[in-house]
Amino acid sequence: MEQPILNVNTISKSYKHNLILNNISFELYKGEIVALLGENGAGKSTLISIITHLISSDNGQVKLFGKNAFEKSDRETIGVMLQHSFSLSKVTVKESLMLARTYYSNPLSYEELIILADLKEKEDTFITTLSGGQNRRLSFAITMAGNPELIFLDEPTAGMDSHARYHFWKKISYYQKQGKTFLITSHYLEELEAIASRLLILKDKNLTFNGSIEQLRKHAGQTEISFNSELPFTSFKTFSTIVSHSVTGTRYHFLTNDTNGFIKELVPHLTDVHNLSIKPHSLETLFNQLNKGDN
Ligand SMILES: Nc1ncnc2c1ncn2[C@@H]1O[C@H](COP(=O)(O)OP(=O)(O)OP(=O)(O)O)[C@@H](O)[C@H]1O
Repeated sequence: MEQPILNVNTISKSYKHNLILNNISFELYKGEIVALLGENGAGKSTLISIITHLISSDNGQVKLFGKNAFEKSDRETIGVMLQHSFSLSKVTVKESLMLARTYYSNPLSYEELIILADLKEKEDTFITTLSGGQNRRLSFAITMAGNPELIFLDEPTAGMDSHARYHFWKKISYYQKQGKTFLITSHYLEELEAIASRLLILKDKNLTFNGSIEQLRKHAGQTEISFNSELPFTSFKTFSTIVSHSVTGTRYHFLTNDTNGFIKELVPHLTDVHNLSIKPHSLETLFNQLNKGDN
């Protein structure tokens, strides 16, 4: 059986007796893109910092590439992009990428990195004058400078416009096809829904979900059915197939695990139902539902 490239085993962490992470365990396999989700303050950045040996945990072990000890050479095989971009004054985009390359024995070429950052026209610009989104793109290129195998990205697309985000995810997909592995936190859940093969959800200090989006859908309700109707909610509330519901004006939204069963129950009312929409439950809605604890 394939060996994981990362084992996180019963990691716990407190800050000043305040427990942040409780017995977190999971594995990553080569070529996966895994999304790490959780509300603000859930402990995502703390977990990434522990895995990448930037801070220590109180309990548990992290095994990278099958080894318990974190060795100097592991700096070559992992890439870490933290939330806060760095800013050295009087250093240009080109100089920062060239500098990053010098830390590694087998770096990506400068040409690949400047294309990755999409900053060719800005290569002689001081990095302190870059916009927030441009700075994130530069940080990503610096993260990839050493041609790492396993990459941790903490809110990588924060501040990027939609065009930059689109190209960013295309690049992630390109590197995944080369066998690279990613653990990514983001608040743009819809984007991760399209690209992540697996989700990890941190809630109330614990890892409450570790599985595919399809498994999450089964866990939390599969389909979202919405329509407009002048009928009162009492006309629908007895449906046995409803998992949860909400109403905005005259538009009803229902979640169900049994789409066919719901439609059968809706048939007697169809003449009073308009603009019917049936779609898979989005990750965003599932995630909010799970975080509210009403799944
Ligand atoms: N050095 C520290 N000292 C004390 N508390 C800390 C420290 N670092 C983080 N925390 C606290 O630990 C908790 C988890 O923080 P963390 O940054 O890991 O969350 P997060 O899930 O990454 O949040 P966000 O989505 O907002 O980035 C927060 O309550 C934070 O205030």
